[in-house]
Amino acid sequence: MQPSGAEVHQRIARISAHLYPSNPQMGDGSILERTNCRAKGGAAGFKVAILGAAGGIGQPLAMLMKMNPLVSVLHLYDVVNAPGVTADISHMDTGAVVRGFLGQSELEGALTGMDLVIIPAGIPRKPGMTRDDLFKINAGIVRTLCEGIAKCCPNAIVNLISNPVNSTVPIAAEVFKKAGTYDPKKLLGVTSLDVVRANTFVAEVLGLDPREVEVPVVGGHAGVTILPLLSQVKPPCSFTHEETEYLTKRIQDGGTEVVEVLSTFRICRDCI
Ligand SMILES: NC(=O)c1ccc[n+]([C@@H]2O[C@H](COP(=O)([O-])OP(=O)(O)OC[C@H]3O[C@@H](n4cnc5c(N)ncnc54)[C@H](O)[C@@H]3O)[C@@H](O)[C@H]2O)c1
Ligand SMILES: O=C(O)C[C@H](O)C(=O)O
Repeated sequence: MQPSGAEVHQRIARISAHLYPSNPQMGDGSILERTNCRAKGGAAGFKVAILGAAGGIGQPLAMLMKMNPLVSVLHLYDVVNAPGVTADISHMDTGAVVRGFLGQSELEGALTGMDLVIIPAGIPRKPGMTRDDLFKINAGIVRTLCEGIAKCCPNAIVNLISNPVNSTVPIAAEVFKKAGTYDPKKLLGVTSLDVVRANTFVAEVLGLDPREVEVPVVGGHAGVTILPLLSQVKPPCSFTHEETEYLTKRIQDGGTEVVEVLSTFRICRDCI
């Protein structure tokens, strides 16, 4: 049986909705209810928003989330380029339904109903900067985004990537305390990069596969606040004084190592 005109219209609206986030058909009580937004396998999954989705971290993160079978809905929010990134990511043949949201006026739409909000929004360092140099700008961005979370998805888990993580997490905590929505178990700063680096660099020194090495790292995510516990490495091992010095410094300065090279690459690319 041929679908009716109304059904066809409904299908087209649904397929293209991610490209037009302000489309009134995406509002509450419309054709595109949240309950329709399921992984195509049918099971309801996590509803995830990425704030800052068009950036250097946001784009690959959006791809990884779209590949994750536990994610059923993926909202991509940014103040620039959100529609383009959304169109690109939405072409992936995985289950999650992808929608884009552009600019402050669409923040509430991006956040409503989310289970997990991941925040890489804000400026990154340039060579010579510390993460603390980002504070002035990123603190304001994180505060505004967290006010939106407290209002629109107060029970969501919040993963903060924006630097300086040592400071953006306490800012988020204060916003949530003020709103009466603070749950310390649901607010996390992303510092796993320090563990990844520690595993890699220690494996290099030991001549092992990094997948076989586990280095606990405690503290914060900036310079000397990053504390690799080299006495607790698995498999058990020992290091010379020189190796300990080298590894501690390399792990603590891992971000700076990348920022220097990335920036050189960006300058070279811009010159071409
Ligand atoms: N915690 C970590 O392990 C870790 C790792 C890498 C980067 N970072 C941090 O993540 C942040 C982003 O890095 P990047 O390389 O993706 O930078 P980027 O400049 O490539 O991307 C940042 C994105 O944030 C967007 N943005 C700016 N203001 C916004 C706002 N008010 N609302 C929503 N989006 C906004 C920008 O438009 C841009 O698309 C930086 O602060 C960086 O230091 C943290
Ligand atoms: O170092 C940075 O500025 C980015 C990030 O925190 C990192 O560790 O790579």
